[in-house]
Amino acid sequence: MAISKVSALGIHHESFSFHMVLRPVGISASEGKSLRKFPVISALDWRTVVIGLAADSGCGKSTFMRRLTSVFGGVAGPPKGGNPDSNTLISDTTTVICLDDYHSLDRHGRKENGITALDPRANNFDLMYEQVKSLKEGVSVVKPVYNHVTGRIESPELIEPPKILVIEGLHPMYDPRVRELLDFSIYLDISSDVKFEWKSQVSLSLSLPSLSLSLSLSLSRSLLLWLLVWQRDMAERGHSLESIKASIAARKPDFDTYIDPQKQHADAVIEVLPTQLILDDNEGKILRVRMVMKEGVKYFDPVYLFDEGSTISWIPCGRKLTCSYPGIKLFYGPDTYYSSEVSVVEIDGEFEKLEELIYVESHLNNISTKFYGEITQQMLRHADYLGSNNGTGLFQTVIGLKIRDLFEQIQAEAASKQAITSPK
Ligand SMILES: Nc1ncnc2c1ncn2[C@@H]1O[C@H](COP(=O)(O)OP(=O)(O)OP(=O)(O)O)[C@@H](O)[C@H]1O
Ligand SMILES: O=C(CO)[C@H](O)[C@H](O)COP(=O)(O)O
Repeated sequence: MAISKVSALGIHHESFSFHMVLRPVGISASEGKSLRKFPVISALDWRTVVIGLAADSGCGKSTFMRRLTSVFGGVAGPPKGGNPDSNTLISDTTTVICLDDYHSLDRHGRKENGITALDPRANNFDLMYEQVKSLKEGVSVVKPVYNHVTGRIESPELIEPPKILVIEGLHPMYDPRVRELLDFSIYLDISSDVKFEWKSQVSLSLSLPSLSLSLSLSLSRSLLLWLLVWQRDMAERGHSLESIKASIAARKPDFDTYIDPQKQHADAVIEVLPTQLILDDNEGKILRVRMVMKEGVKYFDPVYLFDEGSTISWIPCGRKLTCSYPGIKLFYGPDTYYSSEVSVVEIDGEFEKLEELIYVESHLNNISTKFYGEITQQMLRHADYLGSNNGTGLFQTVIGLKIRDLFEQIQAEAASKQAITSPK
């Protein structure tokens, strides 16, 4: 057992294979005495890998997380016996923390100060940094919970160090200290046209009661709660759809100032744009999806199509891939993104028959699958998830596989270091 330092925050360790009862970060020593009600951490035989997923609300993070969890098998759910309004999702391998829990100003406080949740002043980055760092070092934390129903910060919950910690939300790459802790980062970049189309679809369907139930099943909890508040506003104050559109637009200045710039720091960006297959299309129904992958990122080899480093435009429609109007087109090539060298794989259009995706998969390389057709199998398994017939679902699945690969490489490296430092 190797203990590197004892701090006021808890006991940190440098070895990843020891057994010790630790006091979670975020609670005082006296509170720690009543810790018996919390489970206790012991025997970490992995090194927690930290992934950042940044996006505006309602941009597909929940669907992405469901695909990621599925790559590792098992089902994700809220912490057992914890706060019923928890935003956390835990599975055997992954724990997904929603960064809304680090709002330092509740809804009332933000209103009083005239600032939005996107404004860094409404968020506690010191606590976010301290807790993500602790989890990465194998120390449990007691994290606040932001309740999207009441708009208040509520009684905290215990989070134990998982194998893979995903921090998702508005600001995972905003604070340089938190950014430094990320082993891999992703930004979901939904163009304004598409974002607007997605939000209006949701709003429209909620005004049609027969569609509400089926839709609500595919919505993330926070989006659903936001919509319920919105519905209440509609009923109580007679807000029009136009005013809701205006309230979405009101977020834009802070989005442009604080959220969007984070994409320059991301290791992978999934861009979702209107199709170019239909002239002047700005409906945002058929999507052109680009996976922008930084070169030179440790443990991450960018995906390529056919021939690494070349520039390729491919229309696979024909004998092996059924396409209906407006068809489907792939692109692969090098590019520059915020002065970084990147590779881009792009898919414009929709898959007609999901099982034929195997044809496209077989021409993609560096996809980190464990067997032939694994991507197609995942996509078929979750055919009912949003974006399964286009590049959004495909690239989310690919990134899920790349995260699994990154996790395995990091564990293998940690294990070999461990073997060197403590030989038998
Ligand atoms: N791939 C997709 N294709 C089409 N629509 C999508 C897709 N992903 C998300 N959407 C739209 O965006 C909405 C929100 O999706 P989701 O709940 O996954 O987002 P979220 O970022 O987790 O939201 P929140 O931040 O509110 O928790 C969906 O109900 C749907 O209307
Ligand atoms: O941008 C958001 C992230 O999901 C929310 O608007 C933010 O968390 C504030 O939540 P609420 O509107 O429920 O008070």
